[in-house]
Amino acid sequence: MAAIASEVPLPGDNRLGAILGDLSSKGWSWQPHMLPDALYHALRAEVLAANLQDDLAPAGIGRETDYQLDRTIRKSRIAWMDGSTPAQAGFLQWAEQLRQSLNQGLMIGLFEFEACFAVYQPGEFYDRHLDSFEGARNRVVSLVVYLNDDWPAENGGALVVWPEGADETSEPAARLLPEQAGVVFMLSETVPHAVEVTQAPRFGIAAWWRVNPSIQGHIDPLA
Ligand SMILES: O=C(O)CCC(=O)C(=O)O
Ligand SMILES: [Fe+2]
Repeated sequence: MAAIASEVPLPGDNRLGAILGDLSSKGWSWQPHMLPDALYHALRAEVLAANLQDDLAPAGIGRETDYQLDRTIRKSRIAWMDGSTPAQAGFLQWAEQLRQSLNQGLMIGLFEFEACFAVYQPGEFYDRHLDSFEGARNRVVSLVVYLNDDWPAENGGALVVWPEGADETSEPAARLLPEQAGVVFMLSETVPHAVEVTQAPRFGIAAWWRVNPSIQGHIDPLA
């Protein structure tokens, strides 16, 4: 199986510089139309097919060991990626190039990547949350990619991003529409965010890079 090939910005490219600068100065970065076209179309076709075939499961919240389905906090459906199609393999390669650039630029030792397709039907949402489960220090950088052809503002479904470490009373830093091939980077442990109720089916990918848990916890990193 050949992965769909694509280029990401190389170190020194303006876009990559902007992402690195945004992440270090404010903890998040919005990059309109960043996903390459061939990957966009192939991934969108897959998420549409998964949605039609009902190949998606209700999303949970909380730690994996303490998995909860709380439909008052999060209502959407997801399908984990395993890299078994050209589109998914291409996406994982694209993300791997980004991982290397982020590690070089930020010295943060991102290690593992996990990604899922996410579909929000009209009326669905995700309340304000952090992506890294408290105390676990596992997810370090979050990546969100939007797979919607058109997204008029009346559709709702905006991603609301708060400043790093903001409390419940702070004003949001941004309200981003899930526009075609747009990409969001966020520091998973410090940037609160929410998905407003959507009025139209909303397609995307939610993904995270983790640090190496054995090195983080100093448990036999060489074993
Ligand atoms: O789809 C989005 O805009 C963000 C989704 C999200 O916050 C998550 O899956 O953790
Ligand atoms: Fe999130």
